[in-house]
Amino acid sequence: MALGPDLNENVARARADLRMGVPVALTGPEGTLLLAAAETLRPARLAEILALGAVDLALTARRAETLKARAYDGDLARVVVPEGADLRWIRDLADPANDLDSPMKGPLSTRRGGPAEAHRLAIRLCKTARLLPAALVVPVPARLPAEGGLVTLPVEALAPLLDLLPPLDHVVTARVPLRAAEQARLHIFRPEDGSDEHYAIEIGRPDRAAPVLARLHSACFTGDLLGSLKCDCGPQLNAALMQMGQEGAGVLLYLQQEGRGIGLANKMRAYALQDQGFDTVEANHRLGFEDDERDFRLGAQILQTLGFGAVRLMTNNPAKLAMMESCGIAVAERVPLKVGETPFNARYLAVKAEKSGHLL
Ligand SMILES: Nc1nc2c(ncn2[C@@H]2O[C@H](COP(=O)(O)OP(=O)(O)OP(=O)(O)O)[C@@H](O)[C@H]2O)c(=O)[nH]1
Ligand SMILES: [Zn+2]
Repeated sequence: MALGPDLNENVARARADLRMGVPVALTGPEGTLLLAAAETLRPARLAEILALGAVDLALTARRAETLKARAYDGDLARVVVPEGADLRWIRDLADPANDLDSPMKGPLSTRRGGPAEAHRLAIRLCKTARLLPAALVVPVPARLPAEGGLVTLPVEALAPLLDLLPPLDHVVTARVPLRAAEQARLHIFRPEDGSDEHYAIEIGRPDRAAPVLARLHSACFTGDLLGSLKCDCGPQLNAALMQMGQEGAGVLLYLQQEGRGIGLANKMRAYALQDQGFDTVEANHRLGFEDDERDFRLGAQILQTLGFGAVRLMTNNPAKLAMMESCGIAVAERVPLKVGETPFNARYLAVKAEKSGHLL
């Protein structure tokens, strides 16, 4: 076995580097390109990148729409970074925090034609690093010496890898008596791509041959831990465990998909935009994200690993039902979970029903 990192491990390194502000190299048919996350870029690195040649800022079509920039590549736009652009200019395009104070950022020139695959991968890497989906991309001239120690990823192998769910290791299981159920065990699952661990809380000893009462709960630091009134997550978490405790059996997956998969920092950016008057879906779009960036295949994978093939799913979200079925987990019943409505989250819940199809 080779001692050095394989592609999966190099992707994990790339993610960590982008979070630190270190560029990553992509190699492909078009030569080598450097990419760097707009959010974590520092001035000295920006100067080095600008010195390399024609730099693009890759943005999602969602973000481009707010900026009135033409997205010629479907889901993304390649904005030409003008000579003399500084970090402030780049950050303002990436981050909508100051959109209302300085609405006119353009006119922005965007590229049309030519390859955009590296730009697309740059955005995907930023998203998986839980950063703003905005990256500088610049071709590296052939005459440059080897990119001193930068993680290098092959374009062609990267896209299919990012489509796959990483294998999950079932690390450990231990008993944790809960207020809701004394007979409870916590399972820890660790993805092999270095991303966050996910948890399963098994209540009692559910019969693997029958549909299990189940909940796929996405992490919500503000709701689950702080008791935030802006969402219904904390009450849903407690109600689900209580019902499993009362029935004596169930499984709750606690998935590290904070902020519908955009991470806590971006969720707080979305909250700041909501303070400016945008709703939960509009805020995600202004940041450059889709309404929901979660991958529910993960939940199906954990259920299957634990030996469950059918569920009575506690949810109001039709996307969760559809994804379970398409991943081979039979949904025998939907169990509604309507708790925790407050004056602070009534609008949020109404928007989820109107725009995301949540069942009432
Ligand atoms: N981006 C974003 N995420 C939010 C916001 N409010 C809550 N969240 C996140 O949304 C997720 C809520 O997840 P779930 O409880 O699974 O909710 P759901 O998709 O509505 O489905 P059910 O609760 O099963 O009906 C958590 O990850 C929260 O952190 C918000 O305004 N913006
Ligand atoms: Zn929440």
